[in-house]
Amino acid sequence: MSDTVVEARNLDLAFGDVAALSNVDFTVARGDFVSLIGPSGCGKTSLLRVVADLAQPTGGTILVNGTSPHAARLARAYGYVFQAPALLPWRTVERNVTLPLEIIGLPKDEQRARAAQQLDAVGLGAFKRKFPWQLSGGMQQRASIARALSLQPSLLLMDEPFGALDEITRDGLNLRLLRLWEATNLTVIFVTHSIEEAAFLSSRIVVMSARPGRIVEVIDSDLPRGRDLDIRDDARFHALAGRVRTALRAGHSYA
Ligand SMILES: Nc1ncnc2c1ncn2[C@@H]1O[C@H](COP(=O)(O)OP(=O)(O)OP(=O)(O)O)[C@@H](O)[C@H]1O
Repeated sequence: MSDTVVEARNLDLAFGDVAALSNVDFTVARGDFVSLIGPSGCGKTSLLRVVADLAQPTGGTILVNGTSPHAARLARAYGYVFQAPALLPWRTVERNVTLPLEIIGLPKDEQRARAAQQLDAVGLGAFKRKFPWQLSGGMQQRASIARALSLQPSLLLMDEPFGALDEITRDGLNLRLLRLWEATNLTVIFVTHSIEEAAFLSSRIVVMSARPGRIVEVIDSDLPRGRDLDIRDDARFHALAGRVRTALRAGHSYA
């Protein structure tokens, strides 16, 4: 597999008169944790949806794993985590996670083994027989991450997965996600509104601005791997968050 997971050139996406994306160049290397950050309506979700083959660009080119987004989708190259957990209330947590595996016709014992592995990875092993409504919001979102990972994708697309959660729960999930990423070869593209979240999680931060949606700056993180939440008190963290804030402000005044 090549080292480039996503390669977009001069990408445009228009909805009638609205330019959701304009002339976007976007590259994601294998193993990166890339956050997309920007004001509401700047096209973060649109860019994620183009990668996922859920929206078709009106201009430019994009390759995912060296193929079209459509071919990558058919090859189940990515898992997608939405802002809301979107679990089926009548299925247990385990059977929500096995759903994609049922759809591809995996044998039952393999389905259960994979679900157990992914639920353990998100710390929900003991809750597999519960129903979604018996879990907290944070636990539900962990279950939806386990479901997205059940097909063992190399790419995880996350659209503000923790945006609706309280700050303490979000901190815990951020740490868990970071550890998961560090322990695997996953490439992650993560949409967020939060400067802190982007600075804590990412190896690279893509700052976007609105109308038309475009990339203002790409910032590489120099924070060490294996970092803890305490890194947020570190001068390097403040410097990184400051760079993101400055880029967001520059993008805003441009509009
Ligand atoms: N299906 C659609 N039809 C028409 N306009 C759309 C559609 N999807 C998105 N847009 C417009 O495209 C622009 C970018 O939207 P997008 O949802 O990608 O932004 P975003 O940065 O993810 O916003 P938010 O942070 O609020 O989720 C917005 O102006 C939005 O109104």
